[in-house]
Amino acid sequence: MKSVLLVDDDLEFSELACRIIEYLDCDVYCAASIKEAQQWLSTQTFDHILLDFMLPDGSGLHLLDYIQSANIPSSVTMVTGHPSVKNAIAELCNDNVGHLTKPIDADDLKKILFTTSHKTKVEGKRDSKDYTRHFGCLIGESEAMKEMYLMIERVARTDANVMLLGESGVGKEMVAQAIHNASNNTGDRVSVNCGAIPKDLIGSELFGHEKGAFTGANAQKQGVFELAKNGTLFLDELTEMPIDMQPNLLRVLETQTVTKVGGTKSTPVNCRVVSATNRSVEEIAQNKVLREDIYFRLAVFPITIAPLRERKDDIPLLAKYFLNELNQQHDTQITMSRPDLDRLVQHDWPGNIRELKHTIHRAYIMADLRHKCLVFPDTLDSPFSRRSSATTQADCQVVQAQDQLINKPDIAVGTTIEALEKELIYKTLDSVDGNKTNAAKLLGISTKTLYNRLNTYQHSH
Ligand SMILES: Nc1ncnc2c1ncn2[C@@H]1O[C@H](COP(=O)(O)OP(=O)(O)OP(=O)(O)O)[C@@H](O)[C@H]1O
Repeated sequence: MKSVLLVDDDLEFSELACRIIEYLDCDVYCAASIKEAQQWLSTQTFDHILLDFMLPDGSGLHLLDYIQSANIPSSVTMVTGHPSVKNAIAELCNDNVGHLTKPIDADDLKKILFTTSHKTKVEGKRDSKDYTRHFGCLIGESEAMKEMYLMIERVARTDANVMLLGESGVGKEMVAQAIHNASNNTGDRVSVNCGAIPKDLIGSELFGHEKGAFTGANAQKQGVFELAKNGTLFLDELTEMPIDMQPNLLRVLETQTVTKVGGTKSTPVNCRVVSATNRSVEEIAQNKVLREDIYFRLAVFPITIAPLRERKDDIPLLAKYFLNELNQQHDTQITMSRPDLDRLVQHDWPGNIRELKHTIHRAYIMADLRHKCLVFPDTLDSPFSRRSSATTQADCQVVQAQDQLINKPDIAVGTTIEALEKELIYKTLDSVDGNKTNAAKLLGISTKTLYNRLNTYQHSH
């Protein structure tokens, strides 16, 4: 006899579902919250778990994450009654997790519980492909990611505004999606790129407009705050919104209402704002790119996402994940060699996960079809590698020195490599006030080599 755990706080639905499940000759156990479900799961195994999306103590996705992380070998089906989350759930559910929409009938349940289809099978924490999608979208098991998952889980339960800080390509938009997935919000996630809103359309974009409010306003339009009602508004590139446009945003945040351009009726705002920026908090404060009052309203809960070079443990996992996605899309079985994987781990990835994803894609396009393996270019460096690894001020200075030298228009044809090298060494030394240890580090040579070179130059005088 199959055993089923039904996790749902809707008593009426649970009662009906239990009757059908029993009629189908299965044992059924009920839990009305994540906590109760975890108690059952700690003492018993189930063939199947039917999981409601919205539970009183969090999203069903939390429990899904727990089931996968704890390696619980049950089939899982997400159940939702809310039409607005139906599509989102369908998207989140993959080969390993099934989904059902309420109202359900005996045939639906029979199909779900007795089908041999792999659609509803969760193969433990890590499926055969070796990764777990946290909150339905995030890949990564490094300490930095685990800490962030905890923050996402905690903040998702509240309605606090979140500010995501991190370099380009670290996954800020993905984390915004994860917060939305993990919350109990029933509305949509709406994104807006703050750096790309034309100045004369800022009001219309944020608050919406009434028909005829201005030339070209041929129909009524909802603003992003209204579109994100009961959901999440993702303000990408927040600090790129010109300072003179920011009072518009402040007005909504202060009054918690919006009035359409050309309208008179104000509508209450009811959404969580998740904002993102590539700039550091220090830079935001120093360069005054964001009004302080907006910062404090939006950065109630700031989350800094670590660059990929600081969580190298995630590189193999992400690389395999991106390769798997491509293999699945194109029905291929391309693999990656161990040395290539090691090279990926050693690289610094200044463009972070986006750059890694594109590198895998490129290597997939170039794949050797006879040996079924990825083909990577000789160097993984992008034009941005050198610059972005220059993190300290001294690094920047030496890059400038090197740039000046490299772009120097008056390098005479026939200038020797030795002469150029000498000039580069002296310029680098100048840029770090003669500190030989720093200069050697920046030049990528040992201090001993630097002393040797300087000695040679002195003796050649
Ligand atoms: N943890 C992750 N797991 C899987 N894919 C990820 C993860 N983080 C990022 N990605 C992928 O990497 C790419 C870049 O992510 P995203 O657009 O979220 O970065 P971002 O920080 O918002 O970048 P930008 O600041 O340039 O807008 C996307 O294709 C995204 O799907």
